[in-house]
Amino acid sequence: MSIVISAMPKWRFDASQVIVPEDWDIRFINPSTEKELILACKEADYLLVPASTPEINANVLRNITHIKLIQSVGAGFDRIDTQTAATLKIPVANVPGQNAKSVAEFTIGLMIALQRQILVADWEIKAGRYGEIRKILFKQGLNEIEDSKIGLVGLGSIGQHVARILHSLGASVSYYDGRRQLPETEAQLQVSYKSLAALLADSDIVSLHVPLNDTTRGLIGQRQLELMSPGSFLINTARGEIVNQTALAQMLETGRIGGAAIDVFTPEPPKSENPLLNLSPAARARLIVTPHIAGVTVGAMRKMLQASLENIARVINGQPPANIVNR
Ligand SMILES: NC(=O)C1=CN([C@@H]2O[C@H](COP(=O)(O)OP(=O)(O)OC[C@H]3O[C@@H](n4cnc5c(N)ncnc54)[C@H](OP(=O)(O)O)[C@@H]3O)[C@@H](O)[C@H]2O)C=CC1
Ligand SMILES: O=C(O)C(=O)CO
Repeated sequence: MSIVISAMPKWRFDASQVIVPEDWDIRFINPSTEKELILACKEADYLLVPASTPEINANVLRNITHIKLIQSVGAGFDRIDTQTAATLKIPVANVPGQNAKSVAEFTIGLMIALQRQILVADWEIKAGRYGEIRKILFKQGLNEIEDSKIGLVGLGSIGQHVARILHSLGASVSYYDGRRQLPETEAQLQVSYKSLAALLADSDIVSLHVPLNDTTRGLIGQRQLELMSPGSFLINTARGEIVNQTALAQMLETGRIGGAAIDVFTPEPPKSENPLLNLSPAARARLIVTPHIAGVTVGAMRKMLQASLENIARVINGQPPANIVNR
């Protein structure tokens, strides 16, 4: 009998969609403290965690060194102290790329919603201002994606899918991918490399697709927001900590940033005092917020869960796990 502790809640674990071996004992937990998490792991061999919570810090790891695999059911693994896990020889794995198409589609939806003011139109009509908003939007001069310059920060699984869809829509796409240029991918996707500063200054829409790590925490701060083209849009479906929320709120207030779509917050769920949730009505109309659902589709959830369970099965069967992120 293999005991798997799932911090992935039962309501997100659709057993009818995946194959779970009969001799596995999957125990669902919803720990509110480190102590609870450690205690729950005492008898377990494997730990299954969603990509965004709970935090698996050094203290937790030191108390669960018997765990044979920590499996993130997602692309991200930033809530896990992977370095300490490596020192303690606890492998951590993710399921890369499985929700990339879902995030990419959602991102394109946000791009069009921001550029065409879809949510603003919806609010105004429901508030009885059909004629007024129709006139305003006619006069505003809304753009097609084809006429837009789009900057992607991060050209991994998600960034590449976004670029592929944008190419079919005729957009002009540039990217910044940190340490390196990707000549083959550039040719395939017809995207051009820019420095971060140039990308921010030249894009009508900037969309973030980098993992949260030491190089990306605070990557889009006050200075970078000021570099963005006046009236341009920012989309963050990556992680909240990559963007300075206070600076973004200020830029939305002044209208210097034309609009933003935010799927991820610091922390999650956001606190009531979060500056992005306390904007003036005018600035609020420039902001679309969603509850970390860019990757949430039935297909993506099924693929991520299945790949995660298969990875645990590999270890049970004496094979090394796939997609280890902390060698
Ligand atoms: N909102 C949601 O529901 C979801 C959010 N996400 C978030 O999106 C992130 C990206 O996912 P995915 O595309 O699958 O991940 P990938 O690892 O495939 O791609 C990330 C890319 O970002 C690059 N990168 C790393 N550091 C930097 C940097 N400092 N500056 C610029 N580029 C950098 C990586 O380069 P290199 O390979 O060289 O490190 C890589 O090309 C996830 O880590 C997760 O946080 C993911 C899924 C769902
Ligand atoms: O896969 C990820 O990293 C996610 O954030 C899914 O919610």
